[in-house]
Amino acid sequence: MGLPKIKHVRAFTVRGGGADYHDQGEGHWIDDHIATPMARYPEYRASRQSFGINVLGTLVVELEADDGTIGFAVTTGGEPAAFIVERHLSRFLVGRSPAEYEKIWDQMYFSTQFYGRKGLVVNAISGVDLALWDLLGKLRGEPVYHMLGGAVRDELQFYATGARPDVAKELGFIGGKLPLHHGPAEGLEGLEKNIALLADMRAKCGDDFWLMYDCWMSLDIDYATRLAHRAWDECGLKWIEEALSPDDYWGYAQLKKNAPPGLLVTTGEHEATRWGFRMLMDMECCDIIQPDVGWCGGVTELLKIANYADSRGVLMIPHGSSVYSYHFVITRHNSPFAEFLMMHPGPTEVVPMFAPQLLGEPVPVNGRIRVSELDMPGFGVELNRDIALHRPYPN
Ligand SMILES: C[C@H](O)[C@H](O)CC(=O)C(=O)O
Ligand SMILES: [Mg+2]
Repeated sequence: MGLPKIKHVRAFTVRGGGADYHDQGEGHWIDDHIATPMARYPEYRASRQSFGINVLGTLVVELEADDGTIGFAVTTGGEPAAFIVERHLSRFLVGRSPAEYEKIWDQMYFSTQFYGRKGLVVNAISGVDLALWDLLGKLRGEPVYHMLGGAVRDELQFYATGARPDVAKELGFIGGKLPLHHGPAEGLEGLEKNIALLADMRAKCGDDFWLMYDCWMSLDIDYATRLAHRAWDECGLKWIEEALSPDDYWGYAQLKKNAPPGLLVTTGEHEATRWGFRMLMDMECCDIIQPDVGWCGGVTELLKIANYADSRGVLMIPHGSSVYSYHFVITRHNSPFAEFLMMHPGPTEVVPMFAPQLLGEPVPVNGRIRVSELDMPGFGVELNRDIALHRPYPN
């Protein structure tokens, strides 16, 4: 049963939002004095762009089959990831069928293991893997979620990440995840400000709306424990996210023990592969894992991560990643809801998460997306060719 073979592999970079959602203009909530591990240096405290959070930009991977069908995907990784795709990974793709995704993944991962394993290299592998699934779906005329076993429910339900959970509530989301603004370097005063903001949102949103804090790797155990207890006792926080460095599995295991019963500890958006997530789960680091399908190894790897989580009774709520996670979440009972990153600068409106890079990207209405909106071949989106695509390493 011969599917067309991959003939061309192209890797582009793009600036200005999209998959590199931190690459936004001035005044955006996502760069407004957010707590980070770099906040210990006062000069890098006010803005994440000041230390280079948007230095990479978006990577676009495009795979063209010999019948002219094109599959593509976007993720973070920019120019260095484009180099890896065109100069290293393309050898495992040209002349192969996209149906061989399992073997291709294995070859991409183990051929780069001597300089890869996590981070940028796995972002590049993820981008290729997502483009393979998109191409396969387009060649077979099937949405990715069909190829993953089909939907287990009729719609996706979302919580919103952004600075305005009160607006998210009005827009129909089931919860709002706020960025934490102050870390340990800003002392007790910063801690009080963190609690005050959460208390204000609790007053605005009422008791039943989920409120979460995203700490973006910025805390130590002592601070995270204090924040968790106060935020739970005083404001009914639902979860504390990515409180510590992703390398500190021991710290997460301790934090999970220290956290008040009922408050969920979540992490994993900067973790990668089945082996990284196995560490998080075997060491009982968290209640919810949050892999980003564009960073953790793609759909092929997320299947392994999700199955392991399911067998251990751990929830998997993927980080952001737009259509790439929607097609996965809809097929999984242990992913009962999904994240929607509010990319409007306010954020006071729902706009497509990866705008302006994808055409046809669905957005939640009343906090939901119907499964019928995913009923298009592949991931159901097209690349916006009106944006400035740059191909730095043509083969
Ligand atoms: C809001 C967070 O600091 C970050 O920009 C996004 C994130 O970690 C998440 O969506 O989760
Ligand atoms: Mg997060």
